[in-house]
Amino acid sequence: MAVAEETQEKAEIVQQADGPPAQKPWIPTVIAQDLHIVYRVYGGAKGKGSATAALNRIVRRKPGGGVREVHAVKGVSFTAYRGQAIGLIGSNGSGKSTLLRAIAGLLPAESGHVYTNGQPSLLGVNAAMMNDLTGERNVVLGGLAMGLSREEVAERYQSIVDFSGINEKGDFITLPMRTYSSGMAARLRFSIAAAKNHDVLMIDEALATGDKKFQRRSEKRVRQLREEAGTVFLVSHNNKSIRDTCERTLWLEKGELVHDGPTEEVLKEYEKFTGK
Ligand SMILES: Nc1ncnc2c1ncn2[C@@H]1O[C@H](COP(=O)(O)OP(=O)(O)OP(=O)(O)O)[C@@H](O)[C@H]1O
Repeated sequence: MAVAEETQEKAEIVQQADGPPAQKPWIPTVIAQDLHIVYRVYGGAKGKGSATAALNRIVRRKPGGGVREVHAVKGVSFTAYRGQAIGLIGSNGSGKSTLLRAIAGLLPAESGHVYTNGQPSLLGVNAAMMNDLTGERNVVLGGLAMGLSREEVAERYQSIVDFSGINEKGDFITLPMRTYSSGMAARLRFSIAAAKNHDVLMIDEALATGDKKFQRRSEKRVRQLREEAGTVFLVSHNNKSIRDTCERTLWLEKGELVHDGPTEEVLKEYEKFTGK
């Protein structure tokens, strides 16, 4: 649901106590309002989720094995503003990726709302790339898929390859993606996504997979993307990445937003919680 004008109008109204200071013309880019996301796993009840059990039910024309619900995001509300980099932290399974997928419009809300200004782009470790195609072809296809023209892709091609560092140890860009290590593939995905300015860019763990040098380069690019007036969300289990990149952090636990505030403040609480 893109309601650009509406969110822009709300800019003045949404200056709550935990929101941004009043001096800048703060423009909200993402508003989540009491958002609930529920997954439904069909045939998941009483261990009847296997393919054999499903085939058995079809052959015997018996009703399905029931539906199990996973309430992954519970009543999350926040407003993100243009120019902010926001970290998303929390234990495994706390709902971080689910929240990003919902913001990207890939999952429907059970109840509540998500309003976005512009089209959010989700860059996840599982983002689709064609494994049998070369890195080179993936750069072109990825660029076109993001809405760049052929000329723009051609113009940016070399800087994308250079940024990814894929060719630092030989001519890997002309090899199929399936021959890349997971770190190399993640670097290429990030480099393609970072070649364009996004209204809202959401990065799911991509930075953690690169080596130290690439991490520094990508953190710098995230800062630039923010300055170019976008909003960046970063999911990471690497607290240092969050500290170096984000000034605001949301902490999710069991689907609930337990803390939303300045990164240092939230991380202090989180590190107490995790014992680190
Ligand atoms: N496709 C799905 N179908 C059913 N349940 C799912 C699905 N994807 C995630 N879940 C469940 O939703 C909850 C939140 O998962 P999610 O992947 O959003 O967590 P996360 O915080 O990103 O975890 P991690 O840090 O391990 O990546 C978990 O309980 C998970 O089992």
